[in-house]
Amino acid sequence: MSNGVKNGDMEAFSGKDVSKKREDYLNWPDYFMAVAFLSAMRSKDPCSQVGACIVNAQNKVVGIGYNGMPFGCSDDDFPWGKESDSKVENKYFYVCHAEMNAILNKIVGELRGCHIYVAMFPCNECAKLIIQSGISEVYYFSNKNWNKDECIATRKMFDAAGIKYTQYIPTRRQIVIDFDTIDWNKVSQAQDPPTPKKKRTSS
Ligand SMILES: Nc1ccn([C@H]2C[C@H](O)[C@@H](COP(=O)(O)O)O2)c(=O)n1
Ligand SMILES: [Zn+2]
Repeated sequence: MSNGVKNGDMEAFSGKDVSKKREDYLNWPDYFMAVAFLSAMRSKDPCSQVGACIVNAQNKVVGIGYNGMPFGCSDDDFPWGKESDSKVENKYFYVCHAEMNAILNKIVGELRGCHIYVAMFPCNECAKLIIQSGISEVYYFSNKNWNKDECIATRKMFDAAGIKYTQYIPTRRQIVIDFDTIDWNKVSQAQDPPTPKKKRTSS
């Protein structure tokens, strides 16, 4: 070929040069925010699904969480509403926030110097956990609660404690995982599709 690319390095039909590094791979911050949002998809909260992803200085994910009921508190029995006159009938007293779960789910001894990517700006309770855990930077996607008292308190604490907080909007408008378009399971000879794994029953 005239462009110096050997025939063997061009993937059949697609015209893709498979001898070169991909250029359109996910950058780290988009990846971490996407992990937070993927985790949020596990949430049972009908109004706001929030996810959080903690990463260390080596860009390793060391904690992931989403908003949900505490262990032992069935998300079929505890309330998901927020309109009841009785506070004990609303979700807020019970739900563990995404940041709290990500911190408690950590897979390393300590989180000093780690960064957290979270779908929503942290409330004051999570702000305290973030500060006490040693996390030094917060990247949030939504600021919809920015003017609520709890977020004003969060900013006061973050400013005092020297925690950097930055809104992070991923550089891509969409990150799609479409299993229908992934055809790695196609082999040259016809083969039965893999048997689906047994569904886990826990929440
Ligand atoms: N930074 C945040 C903010 C909120 N959450 C959780 C707490 C609730 O489950 C839900 C908010 O419910 P809404 O008032 O929008 O009905 O999101 C969180 O985990 N982290
Ligand atoms: Zn919170």
